[in-house]
Amino acid sequence: MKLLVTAATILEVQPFLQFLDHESQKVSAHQYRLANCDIQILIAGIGMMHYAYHLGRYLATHQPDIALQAGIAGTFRREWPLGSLVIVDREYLADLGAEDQDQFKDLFDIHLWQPSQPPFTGNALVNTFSGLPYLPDLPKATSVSVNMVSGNIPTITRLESKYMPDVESMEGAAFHFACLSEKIPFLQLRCISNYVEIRDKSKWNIPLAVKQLNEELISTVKALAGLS
Ligand SMILES: O=C(O)c1cccc(C(=O)CC[C@H]2O[C@@H](n3cnc4c(=O)[nH]cnc43)[C@H](O)[C@@H]2O)c1
Repeated sequence: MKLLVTAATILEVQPFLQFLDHESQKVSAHQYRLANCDIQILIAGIGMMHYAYHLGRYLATHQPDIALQAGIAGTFRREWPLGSLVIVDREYLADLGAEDQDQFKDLFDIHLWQPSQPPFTGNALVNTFSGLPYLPDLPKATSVSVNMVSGNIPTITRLESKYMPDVESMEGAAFHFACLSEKIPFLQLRCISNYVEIRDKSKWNIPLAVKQLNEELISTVKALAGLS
């Protein structure tokens, strides 16, 4: 099985790379062999532009059987502790559109995109998880992808009322769009590093989120490789 593991930054998957260095055969700088799995690592960069370019360039010459995106995220859900894990099943592009006085209109609202034009389901990029031989037992989450991390009350309120999101990232929609377009079974795994709130970086817990994310990533990849 050919498995693509992709992340925005190397920081987010460093413990997973250390696991591969110890437990698998290193084939080349970004390629490993673990049991029945060829694992390719793609660090695609922060934000949708970098992610779409690097992932699109990769998929032009490779056909993975499964693609996995691992990353940290902010959450709108105050009841979720930092370090919680989710699988994103629904992605919205939440800051691509037009301002109209104090209103934000996305590309569906202004009729530049049509609902359910491929690969969208309605206005969302939805993962049905079909074709995946293994699905971790984790809560499913709705996500918004943004170019600017949300950090003021009007923006947060607008996102909550328009999309009812659980989490926010800067790359998820690019990943869903590419995998749906190429018909590659995929999984977006996110761990909560912060609440979506008025910006205060001292409240983020990136080390905890990276630790939890990588423990789950290792067990998911082991399950896909037939090791558990
Ligand atoms: O220092 C900063 O201002 C800063 C702002 C955003 C992200 C970072 C990172 O170091 C993490 C990069 C990565 O994390 C995802 N992420 C995490 N929390 C959020 C969020 O609340 N809203 C959007 N994205 C978030 C994102 O996918 C980035 O790739 C530092």
